[in-house]
Amino acid sequence: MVEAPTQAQTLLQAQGVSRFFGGLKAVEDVSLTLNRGELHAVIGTNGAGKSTLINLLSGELTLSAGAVTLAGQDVTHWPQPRRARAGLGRSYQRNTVFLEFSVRENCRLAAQARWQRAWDWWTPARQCVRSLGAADEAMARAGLSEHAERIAGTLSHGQKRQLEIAMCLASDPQVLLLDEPLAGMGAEETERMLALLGELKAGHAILLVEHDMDAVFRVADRITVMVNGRVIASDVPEAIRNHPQVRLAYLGDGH
Ligand SMILES: Nc1ncnc2c1ncn2[C@@H]1O[C@H](COP(=O)(O)OP(=O)(O)OP(=O)(O)O)[C@@H](O)[C@H]1O
Repeated sequence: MVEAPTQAQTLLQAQGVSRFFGGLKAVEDVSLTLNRGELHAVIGTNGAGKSTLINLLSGELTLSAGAVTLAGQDVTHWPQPRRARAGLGRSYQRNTVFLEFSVRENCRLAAQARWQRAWDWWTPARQCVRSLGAADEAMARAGLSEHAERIAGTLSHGQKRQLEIAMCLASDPQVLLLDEPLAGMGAEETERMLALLGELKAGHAILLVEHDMDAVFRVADRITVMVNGRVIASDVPEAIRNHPQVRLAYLGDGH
């Protein structure tokens, strides 16, 4: 399923992306486009291939077939760090925060991955002004400035997920691949995260993998539905809500 080109600025494009684990087709022939200013959600039942798809786009897994372009450049064979430096940021399902470090230190470490020069290993990290600036800006964007000096382990679950987004932002990405950022959140934390995603959308292309359907239908501009590794539908939320195959395979009656 190849999408028609749009006027919007396309930042990431997957074409016929597949990943096989032995005989298991975890992701098969998936094509999707991420445009700046849009939030594109990917939904599907457990094991549908959503996390594998994110790993293929981020470069953590190699493709069995297909191609990925980032801002028009073919990055299919680029490893994850190179894609990250080119503007592709991601968050993980599992918590990747260093719990014994402060919020600012976590963000600075994330920023360093992009801003500190690899050969400049003798420069103390504290002196890396650019990393510190990027860390402070990321904390501000994620609404965490007032918690900058707090030890990450003392944050609430929702704040830790916010910190993960801040760490992602610290590397100054154009594209954000977010794997279940709402998992385990209460109602208030969910609202805060949805507001943050709404703000981030303006300057980024966002891919959101999420099980919270109410949240997805509220924030997504486009929804792609996966079943058994394949895309069965990709459209605007209203069309997905009324799509017979999606209702049958995933949403169930009465949604
Ligand atoms: N490294 C791997 N080796 C073998 N099989 C894998 C590997 N990673 C994922 N799979 C399989 O690929 C399929 C898709 O898994 P994936 O984690 O991408 O699904 P998902 O849609 O993200 O599920 P969930 O919503 O539960 O996170 C599953 O059957 C899974 O068991």
